[in-house]
Amino acid sequence: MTSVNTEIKPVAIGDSLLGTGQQVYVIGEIGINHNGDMEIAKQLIDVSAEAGANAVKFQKRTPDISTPMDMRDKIRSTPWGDMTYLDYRYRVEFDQAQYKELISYAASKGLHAFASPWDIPSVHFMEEQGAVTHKVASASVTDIELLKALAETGKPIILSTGMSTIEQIDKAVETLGTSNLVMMHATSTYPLPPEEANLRMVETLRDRYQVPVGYSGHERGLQISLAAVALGAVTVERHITLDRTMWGSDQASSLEPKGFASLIRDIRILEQAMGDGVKKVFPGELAPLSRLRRVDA
Ligand SMILES: C=C(OP(=O)(O)O)C(=O)O
Repeated sequence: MTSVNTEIKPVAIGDSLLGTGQQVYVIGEIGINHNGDMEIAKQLIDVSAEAGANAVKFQKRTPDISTPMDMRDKIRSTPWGDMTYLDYRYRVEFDQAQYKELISYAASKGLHAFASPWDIPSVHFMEEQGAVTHKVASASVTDIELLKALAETGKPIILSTGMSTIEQIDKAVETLGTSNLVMMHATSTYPLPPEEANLRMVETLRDRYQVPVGYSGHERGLQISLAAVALGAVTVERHITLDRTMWGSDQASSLEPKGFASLIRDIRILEQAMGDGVKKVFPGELAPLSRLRRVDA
């Protein structure tokens, strides 16, 4: 018999609890869709607040460390002219003062703001910002030194699991521990075709690691994220953009403001619809019951 899993301890992120029966913690993944522009970043925070999200997220890198060697000198055409991939990575980073401004702007709108630090200095950078949590990007699952630095912060950690084998995930979880861990099922194909979504992994991860599990989506549209919530995802993260045709690698598989607002509207309905899995006769059924049932037991 299946029933709602209430044994798994919820994880607190700031003033939010992530767990079964709690509000789904919706994260607007700004990532690098701001293209290094503070005004765009603030507009994406506005979009998230207006849509009813719980948090916005950025990606924080020290490009000299986190950019793969064979990518650094490749020339890339950008809105700011042709430049090396490494220079481009620097062009889309914000500094401490800018993060401070963005995090307090998000807080003024009732949103948490945090990042996936892609290297150890970025962990310290986000710690100096007082981030409520840190996320492990799928690409970093096997970076055990980074995971150790994240565990040492004592903050709740959100571990994404795209492009990873179950053995790699086991090792990451061993390093992070399970006491303050939220995991996210993800498949890192951009955009994600439905046949690669493998949504039953939400249950698999929850059963295997006994921690709250969410979903980080890269699909087009809303259905797959909504189905993840129906399967018990306690958090949903989606890339957001002002306009899918903007320049940047993640823009095309992001949700625009209207789509993100629709997603959250539907998630809030699903939260109510999920119930507790305990059979009961609802007040609304009483009139149909007396009208339609012929034999009383
Ligand atoms: C790439 C990221 O997320 P995910 O692996 O969940 O797609 C990230 O958070 O930086």
